[in-house]
Order: sequence, then C-alpha cells, then structure tokens
Amino acid sequence: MLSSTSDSYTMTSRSQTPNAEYLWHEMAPTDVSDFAAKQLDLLDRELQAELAETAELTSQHSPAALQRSGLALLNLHIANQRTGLGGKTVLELGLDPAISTSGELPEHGLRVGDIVGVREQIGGAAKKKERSESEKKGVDGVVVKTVKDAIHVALDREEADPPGGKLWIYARMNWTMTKLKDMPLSDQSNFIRVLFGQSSPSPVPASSDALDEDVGPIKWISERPLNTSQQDAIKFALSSREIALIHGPPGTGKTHTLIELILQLLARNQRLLVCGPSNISVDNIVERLAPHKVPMVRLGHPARLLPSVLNHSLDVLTKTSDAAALVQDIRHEMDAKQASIRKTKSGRERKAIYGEMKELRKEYRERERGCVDGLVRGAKVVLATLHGAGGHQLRHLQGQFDVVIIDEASQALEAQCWVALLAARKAVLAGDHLQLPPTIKSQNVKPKSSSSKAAAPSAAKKNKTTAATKPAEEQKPAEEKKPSTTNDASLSPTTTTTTTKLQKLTLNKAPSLETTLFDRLLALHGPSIKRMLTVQYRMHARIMAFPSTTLYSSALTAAPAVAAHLLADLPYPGVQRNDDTTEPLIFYDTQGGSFPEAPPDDDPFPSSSSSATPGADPAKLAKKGRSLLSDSRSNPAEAALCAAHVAALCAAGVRPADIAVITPYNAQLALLAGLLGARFPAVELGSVDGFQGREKEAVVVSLVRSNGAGEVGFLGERRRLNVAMTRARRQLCVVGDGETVGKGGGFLRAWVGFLEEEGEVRYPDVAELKGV
Ligand SMILES: Nc1ncnc2c1ncn2[C@@H]1O[C@H](COP(=O)(O)OP(=O)(O)OP(=O)(O)O)[C@@H](O)[C@H]1O
Repeated sequence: MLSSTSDSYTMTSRSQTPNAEYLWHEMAPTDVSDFAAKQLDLLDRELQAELAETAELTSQHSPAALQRSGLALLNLHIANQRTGLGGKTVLELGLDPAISTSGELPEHGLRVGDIVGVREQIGGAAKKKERSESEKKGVDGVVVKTVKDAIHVALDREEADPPGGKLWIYARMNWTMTKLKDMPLSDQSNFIRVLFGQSSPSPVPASSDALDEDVGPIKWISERPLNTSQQDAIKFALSSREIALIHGPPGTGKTHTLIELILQLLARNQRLLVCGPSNISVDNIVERLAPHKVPMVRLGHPARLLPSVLNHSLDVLTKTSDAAALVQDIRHEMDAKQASIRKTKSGRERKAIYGEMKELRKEYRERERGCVDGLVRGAKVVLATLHGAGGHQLRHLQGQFDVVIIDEASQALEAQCWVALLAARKAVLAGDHLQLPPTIKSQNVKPKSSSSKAAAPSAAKKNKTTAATKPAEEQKPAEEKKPSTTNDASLSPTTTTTTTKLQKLTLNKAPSLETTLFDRLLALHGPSIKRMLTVQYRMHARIMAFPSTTLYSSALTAAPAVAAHLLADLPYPGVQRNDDTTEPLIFYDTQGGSFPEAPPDDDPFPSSSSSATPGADPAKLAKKGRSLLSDSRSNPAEAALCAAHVAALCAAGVRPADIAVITPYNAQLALLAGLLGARFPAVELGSVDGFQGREKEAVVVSLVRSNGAGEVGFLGERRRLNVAMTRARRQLCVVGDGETVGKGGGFLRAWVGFLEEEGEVRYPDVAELKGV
C-alpha cells in the first residue's frame, strides 16, 4: 500500500505536495494595473522568444505553428496604403496572394487597439545580423480595423516608411492588458476585483442543504446521470457570483459536467460565452450540445472546424440564415452590375455604374455586419477559441454575456483568457492544474531592460504582487527542483527552460506566463473557489492509486465499471487471458546497466540502421528526431523492450488501435516509430505532452533515462509524469530504470516504490530482445 512505503516522501503531506491551493494563504491581492503591466512584459518576452526560436528553427517550424499563439500573422503584403486621421499612414495588410488564394486571414487574436510590430519576414536561414537589420527597419503601429481578409495598422510615426517584401506582424502590446492597465478603479467591476484578489468572492453556501436551497430545485437534463461530485460542482458554479473553478482530474467527466452546467445556465435564461484554448476543445462541446437543440453560434474559420459542427458555424450561418438572404440579394445585384459594365461602351455610363457599385458594396458590408451581429446577439451560447473570442465579431459585445465558461483553462495562457473574461460578469473555469500547462518558450529569453523597467512594480506594491505571481517552479520543494534539466532537449516538453536561467528569473522575482489564471486564482482565493470531480471513468483502480494519493489528496475513486477492468475483459472476441492481459500495472525495471540511455550527441539513426526505419512515416519521424533534436535522449534497448511488449499484447488479441506507446523524448519516439511503425501501424506513438487529454486501453510509457548520475531530465516534472501515468484505461506498462529514476527526487522515488509494491515487476534480459 502507498502508506506503507518506506520512502520518506509522505504522499498525503501538505508540506510536500505543493499544490497551489495549499499556498493560498500566502498570497496577497494583486494591483490590476501592475498585473497587466507585468503580463504585457511577459507577452513581449514570449514573442521575442517565439521570434528567436523561429529564426533558429524555421525549417521545422511551419508559419502555422508560429501563428498558433494567435499573436502573430505571417505572409502579409501591403494591399493598400492611405493617409488616415492625423496624417498617419494606415497600412492595409492582406495575405500575400502568392501564398493564399482565398485571401482570408487565419484566425488570430489581434484586435483593434493592439500595438503591433510590422516586420519584413525573413527566412529561417537568415543570419543574426540580417534579423536585427529587419528588426531595425520595422515599424510599429496600432491596429485600427480587422476584417476577414485584412488588418489595418496606423503607423506610429508620420514619416514612417513601411518595410517592403513579405511582411509579418505581431502584437507588441495586448489590447486587453493595456485596457486593464489603464482602467480607473471606478470602472473595475466586482468581478474584476475578485479576479485580482482585491475583493473576496461572494460566499457560496458551504453545506449541501444550504447550497440546494440557494440554487433551487434542479431538474437534471443530461441522459446519463451525474455523480454526486459532478452535481455538486454544477450547483457550486450556479451559486457562485463571480468565479467558480471546476477541477477535473483525468477521466472524471469534465466535459460531461460542463455540458450539464451549460444546459442548467440556459434554463436560467443566462447568456453564455464558451471558450477553450484549442478548436478541438470547443468543437467537442458544440458536438455534445447539438443534440439538445441549443441556439448556438460557433465562431472561427470553417476550414478549422470539425465537419459535424459546421451547421453552427457563424460563417456558414451568415450564408444560410434568413438575414443572409438579404445580403445575397445585394450580392446578386452587384454581380449584375459588374456584368453590365462589360457591356457598356459609354464612359459616362460606366462611371455611373461604378458609383452605384460603390454604394452597393457599402450596403453589402453593412448588411453583412448586421447579419453577423444579429446572429451573434441572437445566440444564447457563443462558442469560440480564446483567440477567436478576440475576433471582430465580438467587438461590440464587451460585458454582454452573463457567464464565460473556459474549458481546459489550465492549458491557456492567462493573457489569452482576458478577452473572454472582459466579455462577461462571471467566469467558470474548468481544468486540471496538475497536468501540463500551456507551452511557454520565453523563459529562455532575457527580459528586455526597458520593458522590464516599465513593468516593474513600485516598491510599495512589490511585496504584494510577487507572491501571487510566483513561478510554478518556485513553489516546488527543493527536492523537486534537484533533477537537472540542463542537458535535455526535446520538442515535447512544456518549457524549454534551463535551470540556471529559470533560477535567474526566480531570483529577479519575475512572474511567469506559465502561471495560468486557474493557478493564480486558486493561489489567491484558496480551495473554497473550486470543486473537484472525484469519480474517474478511465483507469483501473490500481493505475489510479498513485496519482490519486500523491496529487489529488486521495480523493479519486474509480467508477465500478472501470475499477477492475482488464485487457482480458475487452469487449471484443479473441483476447486471451494470460499474464500480459490480466495485469493492470506492469513495471519492466531495466536497472543494472544493460539498458543504457544513448548519450545526447549519439546519432540514434546511423545510416546503417536504415532497415530499422521502414515506411514513410517512421522515416519522417526519424528524420525529424535527428535534425531537430540531436541532443534528445534515446534508449535503443528500452525501445526494443517496449516493442516486444506491444507485440505480446497484439499476439494475445489486443487490437493495435487500443495500444499507445508514449515517451517524453522525441529521439526515443523516432526509434519506436522505426521498430513499430511498419509492423503495427495502428499502434499510436506519441510524446507524453502530446497525449494529454487522450486515453488508450493499454499504454506503454518509455522513461528512457538510465545513467549512473541519476539524471532524470524531463521526468522531474510531476505534471508530465501525471499525464504519462493517467492515460491508460486497463493496463499501464512502465518501462524504465528504477535505480536512475528513483534518484530523481521525492515524487519519482515514491512512484518507483509504488510500482515495485503494487505493480508486477519484471526484470528483462536484454539478450532475449535480439531480433525484436
Ligand atoms: N456521470 C457519469 N456516469 C458515467 N460515465 C461518465 C459520467 N461522467 C463521465 N463519464 C464518462 O467518463 C468519460 C470522460 O468523460 P468526458 O468525455 O465528459 O470527460 P472529458 O472532460 O472529455 O475528459 P476528462 O475527464 O479526462 O477531462 C466518458 O467516457 C464519459 O462517458
């Protein structure tokens, strides 16, 4: 049992499980303007990091990946240039026609009021000097208008000469943060004050009876009954006046709960904005709301939406609704006029037609805008990604929603959340801050001295603000920080932080973008603002035991349907009942030195081993691993062991599509692709980080690290380990060196202890793996 482990790590000890909620009493309120200034500085650093990284890795970084942050637009050209108010040059930037045929800008988070930099877009191979030249030649301006196919930027300086060639723009200052920074105290609603800890949230009845009384009788709507913790979370969210956090550990039915919450709020005639950090998180909700015939509109580019949600897409609705017919009428009239121009020989007549066309175009735009506004205003639920919520369709809707619901909130940057937050009067955030946070790159970039100065809090305020924005790393116990991350490189980790640089930032008391809104609110107001879902519907009870005890205060229980389910019980024919299919937790302990990790500079793909990477995809993966991550770790013998286990499961009748192999190291992933890609193409191979939110019946986790020094690198991050150990439904198979991993700090030591006691430990013989 966990409690009987001899390890010094006390799994239920609060002092050693530094979840944000245990630190809340140390937190002080944050000054809104101060906070906004800090966020602006951090965003700027994040962008600089993005820039630096793109320059280095453009060959691997598609422009789409760079734009994913929503704070930049690439491949632009100057479609038009005019003199605007005050004699300022206004650039109309559209997509370079050589790049795009549709002309529509991708979804982005840039909005009117944002301060942007306009730069020449240079290739990834550009030298440092060329990059700094481009930076010097760049101009800054303010976004004055955004439409589907262009963004209009008024340049700062009247004499500014815009750069030529292909351009890109990026947000230097975020409008929302600028607005918050300048917001007079009198304009700050109680909601905003609560978000910054200047007011306490209005109390929510603590006892179940009092809560029931406050919320009133509830008629549950979803067909599948909700468990008690889900019902409590919904009642809590209904009763809260300003904020409610729904903490959903892995497999606990967070989305199921949110769907019911949305239906309950609608039954109470509330108007809702529902957001998530990714299109898939939002589409998932649209799909599950659709059977309830909810009047909803999904914002976002149709090309990025799941086909099943297109019926609710604003773009599609603007073409198919009644109001759209009026817009189409004008379109037809314009087409007819256009055709008549060609037939007209008289110059005067042509001129007259051009005049009419101009009027028609104006009316078309007005009607289209009216149609969009009408649809958005008429919808009881508007759904968008956090970037999409910053789009022009929502520009008039500040404060128009009763509640904003943010799913996967612990996966979103706080700055991204603010556009959505300002649109509502109350927020419900759902997420799990004990899984991986959003991808951050900026810890590698030194703060720019000027902007850091601008953002520096006054001495009087300093003590107040630093605590609340303490970086996550700082909140870890010393033991957790010990594992060195300096030698690691991989695409998959959440941060590209190096210990020394992080320490420097910590010493400077710099806040972290990585501190999500979810983390911060929990730290600010304590556990009373959250309810946790406690029944999980994924993992066998033994797979669940360790994360539950160490991370979720032993609060999780396994639903009866999954508590004892095994691979042997899979509901399809042909699965044998043997040693491999009746064990939910297997630990292949490779300690002893026969499964050493390859040094980072070892090429795990020597040309002579090309036979090990058959098939197109594995080769691609292998190439990616080699070119990008020459210093990412791999462990060839361990990869072979993983492959052998997968082969054994498949031989026992488990379908390959029910199996995944995950690892924190991309070089290892490439090796696995070589071994398994062609033989079992349906077996899913992925990075731990990429597998967050997913599940499989059987999951093999390859830990890779095996060295005398006890270096564990990325494995030292508990949230990554949490993701790795909570993806499996019926079998978790851990492959790794117990001795090395056990040296990686208290959490890892406890995990190894747990695997040894509760799992079936197997000591593999490397000689038996020959020929795998
Ligand atoms: N009250 C319930 N009763 C039975 N099954 C449930 C219940 N709630 C959720 N589930 C099941 O749990 C699984 C996860 O639920 P859901 O898809 O809502 O969660 P999610 O938010 O997508 O995932 P996660 O819980 O990992 O965040 C689904 O298979 C769902 O059917």
